Amino acid sequence: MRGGLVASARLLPRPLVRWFLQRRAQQDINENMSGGKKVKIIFVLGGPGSGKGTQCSNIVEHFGFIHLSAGELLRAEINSGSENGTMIDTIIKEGKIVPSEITIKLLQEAIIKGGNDKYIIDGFPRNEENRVVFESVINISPEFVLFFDCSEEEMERRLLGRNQGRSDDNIETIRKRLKVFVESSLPVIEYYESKGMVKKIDATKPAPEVFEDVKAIFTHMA
Ligand SMILES: Nc1ncnc2c1ncn2[C@@H]1O[C@H](COP(=O)(O)OP(=O)(O)OP(=O)(O)O)[C@@H](O)[C@H]1O
Ligand SMILES: Nc1ccn([C@H]2C[C@H](O)[C@@H](COP(=O)(O)O)O2)c(=O)n1
Ligand SMILES: [Mg+2]
Repeated sequence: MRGGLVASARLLPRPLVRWFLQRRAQQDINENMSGGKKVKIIFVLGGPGSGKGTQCSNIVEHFGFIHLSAGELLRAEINSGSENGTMIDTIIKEGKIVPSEITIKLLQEAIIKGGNDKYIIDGFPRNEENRVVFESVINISPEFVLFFDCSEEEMERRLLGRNQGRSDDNIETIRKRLKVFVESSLPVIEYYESKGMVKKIDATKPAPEVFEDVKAIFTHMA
């Protein structure tokens, strides 16, 4: 059936094909409802090194969410040797943001594969383009946005000490990522703030204290 669709797609204009594929992915996600429950998404935002990944692991352990990190999906794509891998690798080393089409496709696939009704999406949306394209393609509004607020000085200190072999954890790329966060990601947080959807956490504190604040939010939500 899908082979037949691919063959007929060659005869159609590209925007129509893209629209059709997006609709089908949306349906796939909606059909992916677990036990008849609507798929719930929470965006986890904050600067590089603010502790998003650390706290997402705690949330998974205590509250049964699936953790999707946009950065990790992109790194896996590089390591898979895909045709986009070299381009993604170059963009990440420059501290820039990968085109939304690529990241959203990876998120879409992970949501469909996840088979759960609760996802925390870490490090996404990173800019206005990410936000707008996600809205139009996935068409699920986040329950809320968890924002880890941390000083630049502390984020830089943490990243320099992370020691996980990441190609972007060097002082030159870290400074570029911090700049991109202020210029491109903060406006997205402000957008959600204007809609009353942001839950801000003081992320400069030690990790166990940060998790106490996170726990309070998720306990009230359950
Ligand atoms: N509250 C905290 N206090 C001190 N160190 C922390 C805290 N939270 C996380 N760390 C450490 O800081 C480093 C960065 O944390 P983490 O990887 O969770 O950040 P991140 O926001 O996911 O960063 P990135 O956007 O680069 O992926 C890690 O080495 C982690 O162990
Ligand atoms: N929405 C996203 C998320 C991540 N990236 C790229 C650029 C980031 O610097 C890098 C690492 O992400 P992290 O692990 O720090 O969340 O991945 C992107 O382009 N778009
Ligand atoms: Mg991370």
